[in-house]
Amino acid sequence: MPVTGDRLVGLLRDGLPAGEVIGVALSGGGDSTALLHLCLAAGLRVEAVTVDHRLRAESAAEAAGVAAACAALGLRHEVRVWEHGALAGNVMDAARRARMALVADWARGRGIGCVALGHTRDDQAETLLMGLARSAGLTGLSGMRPGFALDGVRFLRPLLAAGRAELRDWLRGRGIPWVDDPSNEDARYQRVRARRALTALEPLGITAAGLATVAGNLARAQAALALQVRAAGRHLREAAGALQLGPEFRDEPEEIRRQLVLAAVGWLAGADYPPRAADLARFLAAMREGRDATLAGCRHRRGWLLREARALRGIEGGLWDGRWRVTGAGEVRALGDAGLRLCDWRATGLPRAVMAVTPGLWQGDRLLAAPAAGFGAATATVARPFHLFGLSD
Ligand SMILES: Nc1ncnc2c1ncn2[C@@H]1O[C@H](COP(=O)(O)OP(=O)(O)OP(=O)(O)O)[C@@H](O)[C@H]1O
Repeated sequence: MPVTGDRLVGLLRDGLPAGEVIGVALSGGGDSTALLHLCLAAGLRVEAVTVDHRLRAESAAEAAGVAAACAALGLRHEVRVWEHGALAGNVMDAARRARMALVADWARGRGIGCVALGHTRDDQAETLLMGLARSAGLTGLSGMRPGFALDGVRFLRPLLAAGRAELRDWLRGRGIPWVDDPSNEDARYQRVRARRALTALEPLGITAAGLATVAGNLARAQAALALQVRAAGRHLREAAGALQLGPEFRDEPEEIRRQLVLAAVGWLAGADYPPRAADLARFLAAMREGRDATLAGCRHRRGWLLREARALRGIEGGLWDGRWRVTGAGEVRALGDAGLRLCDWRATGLPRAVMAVTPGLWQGDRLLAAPAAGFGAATATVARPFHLFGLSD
């Protein structure tokens, strides 16, 4: 069904909370310019932010142009600059992460709880194609979520049911200009190639709208599966920051075991990216056969999933290894073999390997406390228990 102007405005009314100021992430491109003007047409109160990525010579002038357009509308607008040195690796991914952090920081500073992004069903279709290209599983093929939280800010995508062309038609009909980012035509980027492939798929009846529907179907299937994964989480018993696999674990369907282990690895190691599918498959096979194996800073050993000793980090953001809240005097380091020799860890009934990667409080070579072993005056708890971690979506 074509999306008419009224329906577009309706998407905004349905998709964004009324009665609070909405932050609009405004690149100045067609999608987010339409987002801004549709918000205004829907009677929402908005402020806007533009991130200048400093990746192209013209970016500062373009951001200034967006600022001028907002000023002409009487809207409060800010430009946030991504300060970076020389970049290597996946620049687009780094830019996206930096952008989201800058936008979230802006929103918090302005007391704005909800920020709208201009993703459309075309973005959704391209995301699905890109997932196919990396042979993704259900989660990777479920498309972008309509909303998510980051750094205490709620991000919403109210235009996921709208087409890019329809948004541009709506803008043209009102004489509202926008600026196309030249990198949207740069075939070095996979997203641009995915967009072009969509045109090639049309004779087969595969359209952006159809693919967005498929992504929605898969997202519903994944949401149902997530409930099963969460329920199966009871087969993993948390103790001393590790997880013991109950005997029922091996009877769970393969996909449920796979998603549970993925969640367990995320909880143990807190990595930004999930492990590669082939590495995860190898790890799962080892678990099934009862063999020791490692994956992304984690380890399987005799029916336990635990942190790999050599992957342990120091204190970050107040937490040891990114997840332990430790109180007490002394330097926090893993117990390791040396620490185990200095306390009575056997009384815990837990395996030696599990206890070795729990925190100890040290003064030089002197062990002051080993909280997980009940030795000394200190406490250590994992900040977020496993049953609350990553199993809900
Ligand atoms: N430089 C930026 N500053 C602020 N928000 C941005 C910026 N770039 C992207 N966004 C936000 O993220 C959304 C998706 O980004 P993406 O790069 O996929 O944009 P796009 O599809 O080119 O959209 P647009 O046509 O609005 O640029 C945009 O619609 C916008 O809300």
